[in-house]
Amino acid sequence: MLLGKLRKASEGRGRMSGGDMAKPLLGHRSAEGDPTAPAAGRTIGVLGSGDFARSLAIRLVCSGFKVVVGSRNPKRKAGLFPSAAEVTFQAEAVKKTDVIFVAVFREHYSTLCDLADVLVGKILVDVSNNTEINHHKESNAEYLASLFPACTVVKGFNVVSAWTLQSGARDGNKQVLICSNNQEAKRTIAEIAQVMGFTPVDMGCMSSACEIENIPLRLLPAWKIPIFLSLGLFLCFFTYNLVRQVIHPYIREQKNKFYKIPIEVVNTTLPCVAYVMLSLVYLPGVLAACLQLYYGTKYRRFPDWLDQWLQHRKQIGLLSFFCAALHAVYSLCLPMRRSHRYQLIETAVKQSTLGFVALLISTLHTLTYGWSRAFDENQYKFYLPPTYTLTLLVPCTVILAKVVFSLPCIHHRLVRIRRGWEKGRYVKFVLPSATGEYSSGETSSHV
Ligand SMILES: Cc1cc2nc3c(=O)[nH]c(=O)nc-3n(C[C@H](O)[C@H](O)[C@H](O)COP(=O)(O)OP(=O)(O)OC[C@H]3O[C@@H](n4cnc5c(N)ncnc54)[C@H](O)[C@@H]3O)c2cc1C
Ligand SMILES: NC(=O)C1=CN([C@@H]2O[C@H](COP(=O)(O)OP(=O)(O)OC[C@H]3O[C@@H](n4cnc5c(N)ncnc54)[C@H](OP(=O)(O)O)[C@@H]3O)[C@@H](O)[C@H]2O)C=CC1
Ligand code: HEM
Ligand SMILES: [Cu+2]
Ligand SMILES: [Fe+3]
Repeated sequence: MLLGKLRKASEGRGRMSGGDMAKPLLGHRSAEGDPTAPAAGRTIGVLGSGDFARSLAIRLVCSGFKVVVGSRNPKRKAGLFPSAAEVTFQAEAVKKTDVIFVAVFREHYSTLCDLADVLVGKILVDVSNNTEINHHKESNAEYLASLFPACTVVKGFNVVSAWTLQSGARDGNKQVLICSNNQEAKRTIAEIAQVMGFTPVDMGCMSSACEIENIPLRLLPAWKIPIFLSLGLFLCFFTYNLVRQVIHPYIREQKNKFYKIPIEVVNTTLPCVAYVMLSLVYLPGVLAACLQLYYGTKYRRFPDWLDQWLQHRKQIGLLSFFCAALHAVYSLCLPMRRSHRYQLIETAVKQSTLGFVALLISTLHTLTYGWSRAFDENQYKFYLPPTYTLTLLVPCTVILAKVVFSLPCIHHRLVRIRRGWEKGRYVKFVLPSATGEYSSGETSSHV
């Protein structure tokens, strides 16, 4: 109940102006005296006086905690912190509390060793990040625990930027990933995170600290593969178009068509990338359906590469639309030479709300655009077919497969499989063996 009040009060802080952040929301109750006192009102220590320490102190004060900051140079740093926070020497600070956030870089942990005696039995919260993934053989939190074996180390708050701490969890990610070998300490820090307006996520024991420290270093993890895929496709199609549209006329007809590169070559490359990427959104679904029909079950895990592909379809789809949009802008800027294509494309833009419909219409657009050129032998430079004929391969395969799967006999079987029906009379749960491979399911149960 009180937690709810605290949370309402801390929500209320959204209305507080920056300056009010210095005053705590709630009257202090000495946490030490009253064991039932809520997490807030408790004294929290912060070692370090940098960006993170400062934002953390502000957020703690504004959530009703008492804050004592330990700095090597308290006099100089005191002015940076809210008046409600006490800024003193490190040794003084750690004596006043049993929960201490270590807001210094890993390379400076060793300078805290002089505090080992006063830190005995305390909870140290390791908030540190690295500059590269798996930069050290052990995580910063495990390193801190090795320096202070008489303390309990909890990993947490490192995925929260100093800015989110200060501006409040509402616009940044609210999750605070926490791990520790000590359940009690983990619960304490989780409660503090909650009172601060964050959502604690228990990531288990200290062995997950490495993973937690790598998270902030992973740039948009779900976009890496799709971006590399689109860049790779762009490079291939650009080279192919360059050979056909610029190098061929230069060698065979001594004509200089280099002017075509920035517009025409790019504008025949972008749609090809868009078109093939769009078909790659639906190809994994087709492969998945083939596997499900072949095995006659949906309980068999897909191979990892297919599972990964299925999970990146959204990003592939959005990148495809991005390339198509660029192509459309390019094309609309080009003097519209072939008006009939313009009408068709206009309808394309109107209707392509759904990804698959866009694929159908783009196929129509590409076929209409290129039909006349496909059989014109001048279009074959160095015997290379016109680019768009290459782009038609994957989309037409996907569309053809989708047509086959929509045949009643196959569609009916696929729907039953996806509703859990099994070809064999028993459900074969393929479980990972100790080495992580999926052996053919020994364990099976009759349904
Ligand atoms: C602009 C754009 C935006 C898009 N945004 C999204 C989006 O926000 N979210 C999204 O999901 N897709 C998005 N997509 C991709 C696409 O629209 C969907 O993925 C769509 O569901 C694909 O349908 P499908 O028929 O190919 O395959 P599905 O019918 O989705 O899948 C085929 C079969 O595989 C199974 N399956 C699917 N994934 C897995 C898996 N990981 N493990 C095991 N089985 C699996 C399904 O249950 C089904 O049986 C977007 C596409 C575009 C072009
Ligand atoms: N900035 C951010 O957004 C985030 C930071 N973090 C982590 O928080 C920690 C602190 O980061 P941040 O506040 O940005 O860094 P700062 O450099 O701003 O602050 C680090 C603090 O460490 C102390 N310090 C600096 N040099 C030494 C030294 N040679 N010996 C001992 N103490 C030293 C100083 O405090 P004093 O002089 O008072 O002793 C200094 O204020 C890092 O581990 C970082 O990975 C995690 C998530 C986000
Ligand atoms: C407003 C939307 C669009 C407009 C105005 C448009 C216009 C054009 C034009 C003018 C061309 C001829 C380019 C040239 O020869 O220089 C073209 C080609 C092409 N377009 Fe589009 N287009 C649009 C959308 C799309 C979309 C959504 C796709 C696919 C996702 C697509 C795929 C293609 C393909 C594959 C080619 C053939 C490129 C080649 O190999 O020459 N277009 N389009
Ligand atoms: Cu290092
Ligand atoms: Fe979506």
